[in-house]
Amino acid sequence: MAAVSAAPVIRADLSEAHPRPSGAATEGEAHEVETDRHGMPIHPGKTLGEPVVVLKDVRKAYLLDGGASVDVLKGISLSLDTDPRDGTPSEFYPIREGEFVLLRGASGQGKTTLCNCIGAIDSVTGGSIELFGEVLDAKAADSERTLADLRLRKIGWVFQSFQLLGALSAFENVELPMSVLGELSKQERTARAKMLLAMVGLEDRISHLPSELSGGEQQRVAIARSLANAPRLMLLDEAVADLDTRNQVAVMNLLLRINLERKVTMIMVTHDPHLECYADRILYIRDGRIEAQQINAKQTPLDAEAHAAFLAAEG
Ligand SMILES: Nc1ncnc2c1ncn2[C@@H]1O[C@H](COP(=O)(O)OP(=O)(O)OP(=O)(O)O)[C@@H](O)[C@H]1O
Repeated sequence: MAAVSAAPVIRADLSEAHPRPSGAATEGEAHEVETDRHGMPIHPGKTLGEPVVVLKDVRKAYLLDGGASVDVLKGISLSLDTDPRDGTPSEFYPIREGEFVLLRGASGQGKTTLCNCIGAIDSVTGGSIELFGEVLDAKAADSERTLADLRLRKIGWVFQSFQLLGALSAFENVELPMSVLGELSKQERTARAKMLLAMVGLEDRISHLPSELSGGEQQRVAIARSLANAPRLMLLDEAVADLDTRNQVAVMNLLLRINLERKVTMIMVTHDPHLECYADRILYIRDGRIEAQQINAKQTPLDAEAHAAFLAAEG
């Protein structure tokens, strides 16, 4: 039975808004929100699963040459914990299975650092991250084997610069994570790599080297590779920033399809306010903290031609 909470949640349907809102969401009117058995708001447009990413007071400081340290993440929480001072529930709740979350904010605010910590390619210096029930905290740096296994099995990464291996074909790039994991036969790996490349529309490019592919095609190979070991979470750091508008839209529409059809949870870092329509929730990061969040009632793909025309008109 769904409960009702008085937690203020900013709701918006970004599907009709063009231009999309940029910058932090304005504070919406606090209103009654139906919550699930965990106490999290029921998403208006989508059934979401269990919490899979829980952040508790996540902190990251870098030590600089000379001994000074710089605080980059200053206590980021996405959890169901209540405020110890007054017992109010956290406004920023965990990321749930199947949710598509955008991390937005200006340059240098800590988005990539947060993404890297969630993806276990960087370690936190305070607080904890719970990923599919596995706790990563400052001590987790000791268990490199556990982290490597987590990264290989559960997480698919897509970076701005594609990061394909230049000497390997598209097919070999996609097959590689499966070979490293070592659970499929050669025949199974071949079939899966071909299936994934067909899924991203590159069945006729499987023997091409990255240098023989366009930027959009390379990013689609990178997406196919990220799905090789059937991850439950995709982390996308400015994954479409280097693409032209049509390829941006094509890749975003592909990601949306993967999110909806395969229920892969997605966390994407972007500067681009026009991509907010793809997300279930947008978290605005400022100075190492979550400043605000916005819920998008309906994930909506852009139309490449219309979006290109809109951007051209906007100048
Ligand atoms: N290895 C490091 N050593 C020291 N400082 C770092 C390191 N990595 C990141 N920083 C600093 O942390 C801050 C946040 O960087 P981060 O890349 O997370 O920001 P961002 O919000 O992703 O920015 P952008 O949108 O420009 O990529 C920056 O001031 C950056 O200089």
